[in-house]
Amino acid sequence: MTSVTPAPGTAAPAADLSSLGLGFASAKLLLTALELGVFTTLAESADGSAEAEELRAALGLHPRAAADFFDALTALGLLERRYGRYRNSPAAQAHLVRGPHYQGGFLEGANHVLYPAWGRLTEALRTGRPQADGDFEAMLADPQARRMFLAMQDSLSRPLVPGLLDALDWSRYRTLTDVGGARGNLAGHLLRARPGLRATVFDRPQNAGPCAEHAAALGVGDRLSFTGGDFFTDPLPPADVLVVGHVLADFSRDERRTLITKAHAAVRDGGALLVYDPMNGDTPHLTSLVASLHMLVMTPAGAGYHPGHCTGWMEQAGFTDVTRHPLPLGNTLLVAHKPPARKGE
Ligand SMILES: C[S@@+](CC[C@H](N)C(=O)[O-])C[C@H]1O[C@@H](n2cnc3c(N)ncnc32)[C@H](O)[C@@H]1O
Repeated sequence: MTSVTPAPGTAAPAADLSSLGLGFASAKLLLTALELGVFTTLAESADGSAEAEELRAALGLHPRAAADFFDALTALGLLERRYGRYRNSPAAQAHLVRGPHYQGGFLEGANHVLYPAWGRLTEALRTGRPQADGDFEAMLADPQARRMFLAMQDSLSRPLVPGLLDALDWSRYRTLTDVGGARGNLAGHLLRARPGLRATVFDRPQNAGPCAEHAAALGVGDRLSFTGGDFFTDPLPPADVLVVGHVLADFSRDERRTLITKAHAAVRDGGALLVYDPMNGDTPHLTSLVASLHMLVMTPAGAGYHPGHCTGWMEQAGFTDVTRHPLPLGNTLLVAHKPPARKGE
């Protein structure tokens, strides 16, 4: 059995326990600042700075605690205050101002969806039931909520692209299907790096429009198509390479095995299946375990899984030569190969 006891000397000293327990306050300060657009408002103000009263008025805040809020953001290193004027810290200016380099998409979604659900973690642990407000279908039907969801997925998949490019000899392949590929962010970035490749994104039909728009914005609209459907009931579009990323952890063990078996049918002989998720290996890894608990509070049966178990499901489906590759943000990539057809088959 895997030990989850921290190594000697790594447990939090008693004095740090209060900070650990109140960590939600720091998180909520950042999430609320993003929701209110604090960093974008400051970036757009004259010379990139504002007095407390100007900033308060621009954000439409009540006077009672606005200055405390701005000073708390300063104490967190997100703002700087000089001569009574606030400006973004270099990190906030680089990553938290809305625009091409914005990294707040996932956090805005987390504020909206994960934060309330984590507030009911005790209930989730007692009952095993998800705690999200609303369900996935309702979210897909609401254009604003869907946009937020897609932006969250983009910010989680974009950092993984270099790892996927390195893990496979892409020059051997011409076609790709990204199963549950959302609006095609990962597929689009792979196509940009591999001009000889064409891709199909398979996802719920509601994501067709956003995918076409995103593919055009990435400059790959002529090589990226979209097929709408349900990956449990519809056949998957065949391709040399199938990607199933940030999907299997949303579902039960049996559903994961079903999808891997369906992927095997769709991968062409000699092709490959790429699966990535924040998997839980033998060493407890907080990022992966938190992602697994996101699945607890958000989905009926999802959870993190061990890369060794997934390797077994792939081999049972008929894949061989499964290799394991660490990816950023606590993710693991498994690359599995479908043997070439033997002569006469
Ligand atoms: C967590 S997102 C992962 C998106 C993308 N693969 C990535 O790595 O960013 C899961 C995706 O699976 C899609 N999905 C969920 N259930 C589905 C189903 N039954 N059939 C097709 N797509 C589905 C969702 O719409 C969503 O885009």
